[in-house]
Amino acid sequence: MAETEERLRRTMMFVPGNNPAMLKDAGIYGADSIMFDLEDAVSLQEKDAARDLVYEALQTVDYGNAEKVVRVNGVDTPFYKDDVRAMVKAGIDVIRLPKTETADMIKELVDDVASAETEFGREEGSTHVMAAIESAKGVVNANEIAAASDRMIGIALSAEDYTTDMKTHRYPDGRELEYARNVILHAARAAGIAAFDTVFTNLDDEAGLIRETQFIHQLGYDGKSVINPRQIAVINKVYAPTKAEIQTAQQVIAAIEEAHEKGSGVISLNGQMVDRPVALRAQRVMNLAKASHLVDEEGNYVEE
Ligand SMILES: CC(=O)SCCNC(=O)CCNC(=O)[C@H](O)C(C)(C)COP(=O)(O)OP(=O)(O)OC[C@H]1O[C@@H](n2cnc3c(N)ncnc32)[C@H](O)[C@@H]1OP(=O)(O)O
Ligand SMILES: O=C([O-])CC(=O)C(=O)O
Ligand SMILES: [Mg+2]
Repeated sequence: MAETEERLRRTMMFVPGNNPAMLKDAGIYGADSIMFDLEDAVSLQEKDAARDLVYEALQTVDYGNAEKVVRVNGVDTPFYKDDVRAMVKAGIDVIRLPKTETADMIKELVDDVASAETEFGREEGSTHVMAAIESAKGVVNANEIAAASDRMIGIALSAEDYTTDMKTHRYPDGRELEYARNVILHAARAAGIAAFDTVFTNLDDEAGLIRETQFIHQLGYDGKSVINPRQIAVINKVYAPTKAEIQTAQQVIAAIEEAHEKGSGVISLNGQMVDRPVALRAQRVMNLAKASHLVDEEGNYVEE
């Protein structure tokens, strides 16, 4: 996909599927993706009711341009098949499979999604999937999981379950997640799909959320899973380019266009070499600037 057409996924917000008020208002907070949860936010007694509620919300609530994702129950649960059928019937954009440990789990999901698309007359291939990696086995198999299907749009680290599996817990400096974060990011990039960092669960520690987001942004992650609307603006701010970055990106794009007109792929800008990777990075900065409403349609900087 061309860099300019890339969908931004800075924030993917969990919305408990059994909470009608949250389901109704989930679209108003500006999350790039809204993730209806049928898994761990919903107790066993409420699984069927939550599925019905989310189905109903998808028919009646306007979620605007947000991507609609559902976290179904895992493939080894009694709820999984009904979850997948109902969500495909409802026209969900993406199904997120929790606790993914092998590429075969994704292949099973994709087969079930394809059958449901046929059963409910939905366009073949219109339902995308993604994997949450929540265990050592999932991390070890991340490359195969990421490349398991052309329906895959991304893989996510799920650090609450992952640290439990690793017999540790989450620390403020996040060093226990170093290996998994790097493996998951590389697996995603090698497969050409998105990489999502895990939730930050201390809602009162805004400085901690900023630190963690700056770190995963620096690594190259597309965004984070979030649990609360308050976290959206904080994360978007970290992802928003500065005025200087936007101006440099505009100069880079103009310089590379000038180079192309002269039949060259490389040009000098203020003593710096500009070529294709530099131009692609500049295009991504402009993409983020537009999403952050920092430039208008013509690309002019909008003062806050
Ligand atoms: C390890 C895992 O699996 S994580 C994924 C599973 N967990 C979840 O899905 C939890 C999602 N988050 C939540 O349920 C809540 O944010 C909590 C329980 C953590 C905190 O709840 P609160 O203390 O009520 O949050 P807060 O006071 O900030 O809520 C402000 C408003 O945002 C709404 N809101 C809070 N979280 C969400 C959410 N995730 N989705 C939609 N709306 C939300 C509240 O309903 C409230 O709306 P109101 O002002 O109209 O009453
Ligand atoms: O996907 C996430 O970040 C939330 C989750 O299930 C976990 O951390 O285990
Ligand atoms: Mg989990």
